[in-house]
Amino acid sequence: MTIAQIKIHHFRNIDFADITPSPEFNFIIGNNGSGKTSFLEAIYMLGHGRAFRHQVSSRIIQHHQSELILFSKLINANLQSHSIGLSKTRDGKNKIRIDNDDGYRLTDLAKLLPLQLITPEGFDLLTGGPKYRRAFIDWGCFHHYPEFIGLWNNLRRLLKQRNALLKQASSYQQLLPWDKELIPIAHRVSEIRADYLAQIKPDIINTCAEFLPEYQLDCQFYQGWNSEQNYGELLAEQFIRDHTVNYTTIGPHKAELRLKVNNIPVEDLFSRGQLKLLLCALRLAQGEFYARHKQQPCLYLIDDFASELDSIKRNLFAKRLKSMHSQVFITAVDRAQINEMISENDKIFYVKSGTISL
Ligand SMILES: Nc1ncnc2c1ncn2[C@@H]1O[C@H](COP(=O)(O)OP(=O)(O)OP(=O)(O)O)[C@@H](O)[C@H]1O
Repeated sequence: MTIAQIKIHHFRNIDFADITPSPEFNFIIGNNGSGKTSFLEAIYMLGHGRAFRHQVSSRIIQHHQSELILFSKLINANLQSHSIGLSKTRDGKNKIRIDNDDGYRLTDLAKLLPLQLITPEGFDLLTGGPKYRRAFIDWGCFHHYPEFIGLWNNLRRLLKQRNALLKQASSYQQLLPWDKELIPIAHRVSEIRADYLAQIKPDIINTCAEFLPEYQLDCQFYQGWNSEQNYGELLAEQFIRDHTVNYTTIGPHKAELRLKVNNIPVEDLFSRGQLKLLLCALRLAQGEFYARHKQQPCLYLIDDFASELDSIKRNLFAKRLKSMHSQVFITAVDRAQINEMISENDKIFYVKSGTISL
């Protein structure tokens, strides 16, 4: 899927923009605070219903405006087009339109606009808590296994109810009706995650070997409880502890993807530049896997690309993105940082005080 047109109204310092991007690389150049990241955030928001740096919608809506509006025309690999629109008001209400119809949900947008994001905040994938790596796995599960989102929503609902019940329960028996529903869903969610990771693992290992040839990455999936033990029996065994903390301490919501080299977690071993390379390699592997299975690439949003990467690695990354035929949006403060990556069909946009022009 590529963005053929995007219109942005009242998004941070962008009052209005109407952009026709290149289906290949788009470079967004401007000084600090000019609005480059805001432009990427607007695209991200169209695919996720939220910005990647800001959770509070009132902070994304332009000062003195009551709502932000985003609109985009998308074209897929079969040249079918879709129009998508999203508006957000200060009280956090989203309105989604797809092909001029209301009543869609954020997951419908996410399916239409698969995005990979590489930003300075994206280091959380490697240095933050397990939830960031679960989000990485679940991105793939969401796009490749249609049943996953329904299972995940049920799992979340059940865990919420179970945790609320844990506070009052005096014996494990009271939790049994919930666990009867929870256990098969937990197993299926874990099976899907394990299957996705088993399939994508060769891509991850090979891409990492190309970006960091001196290291051999090991990536292990932990499903959230000991796989040699019965989940139902473990839930029963954990009752006293879970009751004390009012929280279900084992399950798919505790899953983790452990990334190590020579048994050392990558965040303890790698330099910042190496972490960025690994981040790029993981996102690239995931995007390439998606493109291969869906016969169309996903979009890449890359903020502050030049920082921490040397020009050899920048070019390697750009070459892989180009061979995937992805539409890419890259920000930079200086044209010199991206000069060597520019090809014939690429576009360069300049951003000045929220105004975006060619
Ligand atoms: N709600 C808002 N309304 C208007 N302007 C805003 C709002 N929120 C933030 N801004 C301003 O938007 C500007 C653009 O920020 P943005 O993060 O997009 O800049 P940038 O070009 O990516 O900068 P850098 O290169 O420093 O990362 C900032 O100057 C900020 O003060």
